[in-house]
Amino acid sequence: MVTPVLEINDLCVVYKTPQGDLPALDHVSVTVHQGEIVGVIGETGSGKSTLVNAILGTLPRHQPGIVDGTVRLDGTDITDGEKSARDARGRKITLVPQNTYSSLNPLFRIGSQIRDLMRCTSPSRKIRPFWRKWRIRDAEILRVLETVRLPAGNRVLRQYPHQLSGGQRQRVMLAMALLPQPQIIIADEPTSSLDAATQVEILKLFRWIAAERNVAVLFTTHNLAAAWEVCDRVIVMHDGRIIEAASRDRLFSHPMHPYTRALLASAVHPLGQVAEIRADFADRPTIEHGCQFSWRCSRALDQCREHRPALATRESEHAVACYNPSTNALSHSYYQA
Ligand SMILES: Nc1ncnc2c1ncn2[C@@H]1O[C@H](COP(=O)(O)OP(=O)(O)OP(=O)(O)O)[C@@H](O)[C@H]1O
Repeated sequence: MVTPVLEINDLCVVYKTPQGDLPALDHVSVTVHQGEIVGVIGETGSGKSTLVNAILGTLPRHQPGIVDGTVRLDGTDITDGEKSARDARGRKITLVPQNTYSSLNPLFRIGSQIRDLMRCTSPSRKIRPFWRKWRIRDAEILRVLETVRLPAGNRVLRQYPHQLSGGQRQRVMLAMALLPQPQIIIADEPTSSLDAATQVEILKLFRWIAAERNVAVLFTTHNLAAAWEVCDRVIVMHDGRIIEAASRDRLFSHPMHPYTRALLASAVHPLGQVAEIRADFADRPTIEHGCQFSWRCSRALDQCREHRPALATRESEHAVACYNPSTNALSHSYYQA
């Protein structure tokens, strides 16, 4: 069997808060194979950023952080000490962040920022003698800029971040993520600050790059349309747990978990509201043992309030954590294969 590029097993992350320990990730398992795009969707607070930070080794210090589980990159556990994560970060794993403005330094030209990055992370850095000044190959940079559809690369290299559009800056970030020739790119809500037309272009680019370069991508988003556009498989998170996971086509046509179904139903609601889900979090009861969604679930049984359902495979490759899942197809959906 082919080893996944990224294999997360039973990952548990805890934050200390004034109210007590908060399990931000609760036994989360995810695998991503070469050339595959796996989407992680979920509402705010579901644990997407915590998952990204746990993979990248950038969880806040002075917190319990990872208390259980493993994150394996190409078979090697990168949670067993700072060094392994540091060596992988920016080289084998790279990041396309959400906010390009805060990721690029406004005072320096794009060219000098990319060359600086190459000094640290170029895959060829190890074969160069340390005393020799790095010869940064602009040709390599220009080739990657062309790959991300920024053809006038020389001009882009001379520009400052504010002289580029949001879409162009996101292409620069993607070029910077590709230059170290990573095995996996973590794309953390990469299109949420872009207009609709540019979003579609960037999502197509992700698809093309995953296929052409055989790079794995873990793509977090709260935008269902983005997940539909770009992902091969989709994982739905709720309150730090995976509640459903399936291929994109299966998840969008036959969602089983009431939460996923309500999310997808919201896409056909005229105001884009989550039609069936209560969102009055101020009245949220404390649920110690039951399903965290039960207090706002229209299909909840007594059992749901007493025991938390485990993620179990129901159909082939379709797993759901629910005692009372739906088995019929979604009647109305924008998303058709
Ligand atoms: N440094 C921290 N200290 C304490 N609690 C935290 C910390 N960071 C996140 N949390 C809590 O952990 C949970 C998961 O947060 P996380 O930021 O991972 O969610 P998210 O799905 O990425 O949300 P968003 O889309 O808003 O970024 C939330 O309840 C959040 O309040």
